[in-house]
Amino acid sequence: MLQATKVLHTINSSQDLKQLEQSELAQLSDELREFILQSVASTGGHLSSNLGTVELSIALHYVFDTPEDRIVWDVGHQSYAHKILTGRREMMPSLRQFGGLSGFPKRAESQYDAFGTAHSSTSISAALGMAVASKVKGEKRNVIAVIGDGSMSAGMAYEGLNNAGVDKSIPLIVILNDNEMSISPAVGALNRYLAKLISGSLYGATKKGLDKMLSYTPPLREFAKRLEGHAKGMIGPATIFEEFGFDYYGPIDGHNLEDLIITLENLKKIAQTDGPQFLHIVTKKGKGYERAELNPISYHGPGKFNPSEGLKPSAPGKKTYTEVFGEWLCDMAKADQRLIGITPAMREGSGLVQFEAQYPDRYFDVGIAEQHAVTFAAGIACEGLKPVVAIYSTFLQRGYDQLIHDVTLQNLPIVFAIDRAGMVGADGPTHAGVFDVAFLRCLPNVVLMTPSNQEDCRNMLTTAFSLNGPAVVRYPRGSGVGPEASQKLETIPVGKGVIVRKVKNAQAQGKKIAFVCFGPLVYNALEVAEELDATVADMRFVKPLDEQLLLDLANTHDALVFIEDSATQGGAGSACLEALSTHKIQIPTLQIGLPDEYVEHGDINVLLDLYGLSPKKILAKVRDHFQI
Ligand SMILES: Cc1ncc(C[n+]2csc(CCOP(=O)(O)OP(=O)(O)O)c2C)c(N)n1
Ligand SMILES: CC(=O)[C@@H](O)[C@H](O)COP(=O)(O)O
Ligand SMILES: [Mg+2]
Repeated sequence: MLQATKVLHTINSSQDLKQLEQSELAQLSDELREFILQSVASTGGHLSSNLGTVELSIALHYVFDTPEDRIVWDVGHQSYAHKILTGRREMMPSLRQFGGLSGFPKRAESQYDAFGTAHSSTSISAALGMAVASKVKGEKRNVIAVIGDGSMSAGMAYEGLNNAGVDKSIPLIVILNDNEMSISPAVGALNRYLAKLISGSLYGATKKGLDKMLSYTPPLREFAKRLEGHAKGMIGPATIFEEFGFDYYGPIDGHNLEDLIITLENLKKIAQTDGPQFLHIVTKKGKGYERAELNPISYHGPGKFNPSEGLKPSAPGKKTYTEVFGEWLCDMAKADQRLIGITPAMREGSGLVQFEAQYPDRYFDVGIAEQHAVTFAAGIACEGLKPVVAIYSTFLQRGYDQLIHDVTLQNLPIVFAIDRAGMVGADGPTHAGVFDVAFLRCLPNVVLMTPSNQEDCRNMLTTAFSLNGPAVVRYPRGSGVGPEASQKLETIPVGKGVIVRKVKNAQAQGKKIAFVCFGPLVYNALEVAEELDATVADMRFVKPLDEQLLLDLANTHDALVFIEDSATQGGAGSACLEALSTHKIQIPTLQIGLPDEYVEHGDINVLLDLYGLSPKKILAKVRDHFQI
C-alpha cells in the first residue's frame, strides 16, 4: 500500500491546498512525487510526464480558484498530480482499471476535469472556447491551457493560438510545459526554436530579468510593462508567441514553486485586463526518479514495476504485432529501396526503432501531426516512392480528410499500417481503435485487411506493399493468438477469405451456422464453433469483400454470424449484409461486434466479456438469438 504522508493526506480539494502555508508546499511536492511513483509502479500508467508536472499542478491549484477557474490539460497523460490533489488520491490504486479512475481527465469523473482529453493539442482551442463562453455569459473566470512541447507540434495548437491572440478581452493563459521531449525526443523546427529560447544566449538574459522581477511584486501594470519590455527589449525580437498576439513570459523553471506561484498570481491578474498570456516553463520528464530522468522514454507509460529495481527487460515470449510490423518494415526496406517509413511521433509505440537505426534516411518522425503525415506520404507517393505510414487506429481519425482528399481520391499507393486496432484496454475510449473499419471501408480504392494472426499480418503487409493503390492492414495491440510470422515476404490473394473450420456432422446439426469473421476474434469464434459444430470463415479482407465465399456460406448454412472487433455500425458485418442484400439472399443473421457506445477503460479480457466478445458471451448470444 502507498506510504503515509505528512501533508498530502490532508488534501482532498483545491480548497484544502489553499490552507497550506507556501512554506509547506515543498514538502507536499516531495510527498506527491513519491505517491505518484509508488502508485504508478503498482498499477502501470504514465509516469515520466506526471513526475514532471508535480510543482505545476500544485501551483495551479494553489493560485487559481479551481474548479471555478478551468484548467485544460493537453493530452492529460500528465494530470495525475491534479487528480490526486482534487479528491481522487484514494482512488489511484484503481487507475486505468475497469470501473476505476481514468488515466486522462474526464468530465464525468470530476468537476475539476474541465475538458476530456487524451488526443493531443486540443487544449488551446478548448480553453479559448471556455474563455469566450464565459465572456458571452458575463462570467469572470480564468481559463488555463497546459500544453507540452511535443503537443505544440500539431497544427491544431496553432489554429488555437491564431484564433486566440486577436482578442485582448479574452483572459486566456497558455502554459507551455517544455521538457524537450515528446514520447521520444521532440522533433522539428519548433523544437529547435524552443531549445534556443531555453538554452541559447537568450536564456541568460531572460532568466536574469525574470529572477529580478520575481523577487518582488510591483503594481500590476508596472509588472506587465516590465515583462513586455523584458520580452521585447531584453530578448530581442518578439517570440513567435508574441507574434500570435500573446504576452510571452519565460522560460522559467517549472520545478521552482516560488517562481511558479508568483508568476501565476501575476498572470492571473494581467490576463483579466490584457488578454491572452503565454508562459513558457521548463521541466524535466521523470523528475525525481533517477531511472525515469535518465530514460524518460521507457518510463513514459510503463506497466507495473518495483521502483527500487526499475523496469526489467520483458521475458522472452511471443512477439507483439508491433514487433512483427517493425521486423517486416526492415525486411521490406532491404528488399525495396523505395520504401519510406513515416510515424507521427510514435516511434516506439509503432515499432520503428530498428527501422530508424537501419535506415535513418528513409525514416521520418513528423511530430504529432497525423494530418500532415498522411498528406506528406501522398506527396512522396506521387514521386514514385512507397510510403508506409505507421499509425495508431485512433490517431488516424485525425487524418481522415487527408485520407480521402489526398490519398484515396488520387488512388495513391500508400501502405497504412494501423496498430492498436480494436480494443486497447487501459487507455480507454479515447484510444480504442474501433471506428476504422467503418470509416475506411466506405472509401473508394481502399484495400482493407484484417489479419487474425501474426503470420497473416506479415503477409498482408507484403500484399499491401505490392499493390498500386492505398492499402490498409489493421492489427491489434499485443500478441494475440495463432501462428507466428515467418521471415518471408509473401503475398496473399487480394479479396479472398479462407474457411478455417467446417461443420463436421451436418446431419446431426439442428441449425447449420457459419461464423463469418474479421480479425483476431476468429479464434474466439473457433472455440464457440467447437461447441456448436459450426463453420468458421476468416474473411481476411473487409474490402474487397470475398462475396463468393459469403454467398457460398449463405447457400450452404442456415444462419450467418458476423464477428469483428470494431464498431458494429457500418462495420464488416454491415458490409456482408449489404452484399447479401445486393444478391437478394435472405438468411437469418447476427452481427457481433462493438455496440453503439464508447469502449470503457480496463483490462482487455474484462472488456471482451463486457461487450459480449468472449467465447462464453458469443456462445450465449448465438444460442439466444437463434434459439438453439
Ligand atoms: C493526436 C495524438 N497523437 C499522438 C498521441 C500520442 N502521444 C501521447 S503523449 C505524446 C507526447 C506528448 O508530448 P508532450 O506534449 O511534450 O508531453 P510530455 O509527454 O513531454 O509530457 C504523444 C505523441 C496523442 N496522444 N494524440
Ligand atoms: C497518452 C498516449 O497517447 C500514449 O502515451 C498512449 O497511452 C500509448 O499507448 P500504448 O501503450 O498503446 O502505446
Ligand atoms: Mg514534452
